[in-house]
Amino acid sequence: MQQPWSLSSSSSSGPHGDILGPDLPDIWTPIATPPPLPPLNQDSSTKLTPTIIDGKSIAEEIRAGISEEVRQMKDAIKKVPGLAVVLVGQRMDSKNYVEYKTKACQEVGIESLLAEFSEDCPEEDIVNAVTELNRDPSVHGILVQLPLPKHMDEERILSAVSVEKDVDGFHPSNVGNLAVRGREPLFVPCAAKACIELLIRSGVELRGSNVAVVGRSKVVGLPTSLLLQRHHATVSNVHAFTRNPGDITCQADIVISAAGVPNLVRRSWLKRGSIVIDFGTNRVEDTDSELGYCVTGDVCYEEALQVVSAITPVPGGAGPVTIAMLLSNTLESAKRTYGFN
Ligand SMILES: Nc1nc(=O)c2c([nH]1)NC[C@@H]1CN(c3ccc(C(=O)N[C@@H](CCC(=O)O)C(=O)O)cc3)C=[N+]21
Repeated sequence: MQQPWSLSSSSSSGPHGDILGPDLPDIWTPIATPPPLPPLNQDSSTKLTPTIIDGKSIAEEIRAGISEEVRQMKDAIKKVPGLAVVLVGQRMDSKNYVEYKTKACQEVGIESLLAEFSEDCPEEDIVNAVTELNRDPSVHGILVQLPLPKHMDEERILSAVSVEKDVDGFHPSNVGNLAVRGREPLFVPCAAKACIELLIRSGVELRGSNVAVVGRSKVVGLPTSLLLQRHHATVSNVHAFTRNPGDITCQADIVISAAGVPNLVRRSWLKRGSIVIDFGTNRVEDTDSELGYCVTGDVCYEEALQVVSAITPVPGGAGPVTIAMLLSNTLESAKRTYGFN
């Protein structure tokens, strides 16, 4: 007889039956032009002057440190760190991000290598290329630019990257070790590291603070939630299925947004005096701009400025620091390989 608690084995899901829950995509409902808000009734004596967290110059500082370490390594052992980027398909945004990454490598003296594949190439070719890069001693970091074309098995390709070269920190073993206190992942995802770096450099106390993370992606939301917990923050993670996410975010001391939806985070979602880190990099049509688009975050920036105590702008906030962390992971990997300290 079927026990009420026994797992159904008839479902199409794997060996765990339904226990892992269905894999549903996070689809947020975007608001193109947010309706205007009534003016805030705060008198000028209580008016906040928010700090604009300058990610661009923080990233420059971090790169300067990395540059120096790369030079020392080169002088001492005649080796430099190497990063391989795997790019599949022709997405313009991906091509741009990869370009930022290779340019940043060049700036600090990290060797970079680009492996490009067409959208319709066999998945096998990518797995084989990754396997070769795993064996290449001049490569210390391998990054598979996401998203991959829909028809490809992302998990298979990401799992092919050697744990020792997984500078994105997306390998199951690195994600798993990040999730459990006391375990040490070889690499922590760049965005999560960038988030902590931005907050600590801004003098924010994480221990015991209430943080709301908007989004649960592998690249930003999930690893950032995990890393914040390791810093003893109380983390609430809201996502596309959360009812009234604003009711949760408006209680947070710190809001981290990584939903990929312009204007998602409104003034009403934010507590007065809160701190906002915006990982959104959304391209929105802008006929006034030469490119025909402009880049905006997930947060209604002008609205947020009326209530927050500190915020990262987009561009020039979390993005450049995330890229600096990729360089840092690549350097750490090379140092580990050569036992160089
Ligand atoms: N395997 C993998 N690893 C990643 O780290 C990864 C990825 N796939 N896929 C896509 C996302 C996105 N991402 C960005 C990093 C920096 C900026 C950045 O520096 N943006 C600039 C300018 C933005 C612009 O003008 O386009 C800024 O915010 O100032 C943007 C986006 C990394 N990602």
